[in-house]
Amino acid sequence: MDGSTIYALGTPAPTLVRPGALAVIRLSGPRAADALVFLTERRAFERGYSARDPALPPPRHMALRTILDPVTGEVIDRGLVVWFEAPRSETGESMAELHLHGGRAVVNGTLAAIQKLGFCRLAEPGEFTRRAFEHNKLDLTQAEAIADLVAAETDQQRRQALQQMDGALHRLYEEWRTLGLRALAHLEAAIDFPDEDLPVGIADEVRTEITHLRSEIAAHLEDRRGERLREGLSIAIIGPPNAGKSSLLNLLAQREAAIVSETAGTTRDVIEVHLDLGGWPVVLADTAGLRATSDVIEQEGVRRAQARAEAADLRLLVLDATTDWRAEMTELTARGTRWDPTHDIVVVNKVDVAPIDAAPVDAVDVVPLSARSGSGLPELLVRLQHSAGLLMEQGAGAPPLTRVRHREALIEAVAALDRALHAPEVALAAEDLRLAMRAIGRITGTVRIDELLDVIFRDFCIGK
Ligand SMILES: Nc1nc2c(ncn2[C@@H]2O[C@H](COP(=O)(O)OP(=O)(O)OP(=O)(O)O)[C@@H](O)[C@H]2O)c(=O)[nH]1
Ligand SMILES: [K+]
Ligand SMILES: [Mg+2]
Repeated sequence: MDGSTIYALGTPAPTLVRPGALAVIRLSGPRAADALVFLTERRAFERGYSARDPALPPPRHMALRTILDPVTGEVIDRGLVVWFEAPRSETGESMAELHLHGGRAVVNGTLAAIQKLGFCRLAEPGEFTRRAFEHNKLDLTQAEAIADLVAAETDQQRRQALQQMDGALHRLYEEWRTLGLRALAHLEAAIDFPDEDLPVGIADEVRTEITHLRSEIAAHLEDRRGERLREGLSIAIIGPPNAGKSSLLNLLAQREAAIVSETAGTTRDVIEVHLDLGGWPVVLADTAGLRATSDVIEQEGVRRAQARAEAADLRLLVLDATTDWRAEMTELTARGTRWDPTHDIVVVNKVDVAPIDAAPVDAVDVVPLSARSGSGLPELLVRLQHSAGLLMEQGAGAPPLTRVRHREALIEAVAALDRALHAPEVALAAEDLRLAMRAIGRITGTVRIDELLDVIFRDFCIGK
């Protein structure tokens, strides 16, 4: 990190067709206060200092100011400004904010005025958050949570991001590191003072500590809810050709996302739509009808359908009420290796032309539906939300794992702990335990790896 003063527009860039009502420009760095004075006090820039007392508003208080071109003195806008004195700011540095009118000329004029000061540069993506990390305002899991909060599309995603931003994962991972470091200290004592009168059975005690830590991490790895919530619950619509799978996808998406036709074998590719299902983010996939066929392209479609059905978190089996759907259902649910009656759902479609008796079949509930008229849709949505809840709802317990990056580090940690538990010598066990702690430290950033930081912060938008 250099000692420069950075600036960026924090709100979306206004365009001709979409100007904003307001725009916020932020500055962070040692000269943020100078910049604010020079942009708001006439002739201060040419003098090189402020003549007014106080030229700066009191820290953390909004003040109405005229925004000026520091060189020509031309008025650019009138807006609210705030100054944050280091270290009491988001980045931990001196910061200034300009709350402007949101038109293009105002925003571009102000950005150009800041550039004219000659001591500020445009921020890189994520640079504000990175500076906050460098000044220990947050750890990496919290920085990632900010990106998640900005990207959150549903209420449940927002809640999870907020919990992580509050440090729920940070605390959990730091607690594990503390446990591991304590065990390591015990091991190192055994190495350094092998013949001193250490309590007998210390090896067993350390073994118990490591085993406990390992099982906590393993349980955390088992829990997929956090990742599902970040990425969206994957639901696959599957079933025989012409059952109305694409019609159902379109009904749920409320648009003609997939082609519907009376020709069996219409859908070949997997077609995805993103939905908000009562707060749960969902990726709903329409797939090719499952049947034996000699058409090679359709065969590929069926292969993709089966792969998606296998990989999905939840399956929605759509059957055609005008056919022998009971036999079809028994066959498909028995054949499907991943059919799980606790959350997978059977829909019997086209009940507008062939009403059915909705009693459970072989103890499996079926949902009667007409994708054409929409009857049965409210019941299906209730079932879907219930299933999504079962798969994603978070208990009151530990916060869930949310990212592949964390998962990979924790898998590495568990492998190292396993090696430590089976190490033939105390010194080797200590080395593996150290590796496990480094892997966990990488998640929070306690163990710094600069290339990793570059990758994490690059994904942010400019101005964050
Ligand atoms: N009467 C009636 N017809 C329906 C209903 N839903 C779909 N259809 C008709 O059934 C035919 C097949 O619908 P699709 O949605 O293309 O069925 P699909 O399961 O996606 O078919 P494939 O992609 O070929 O496997 C079309 O002619 C639809 O208009 C319904 O609820 N009632
Ligand atoms: K069809
Ligand atoms: Mg289709």
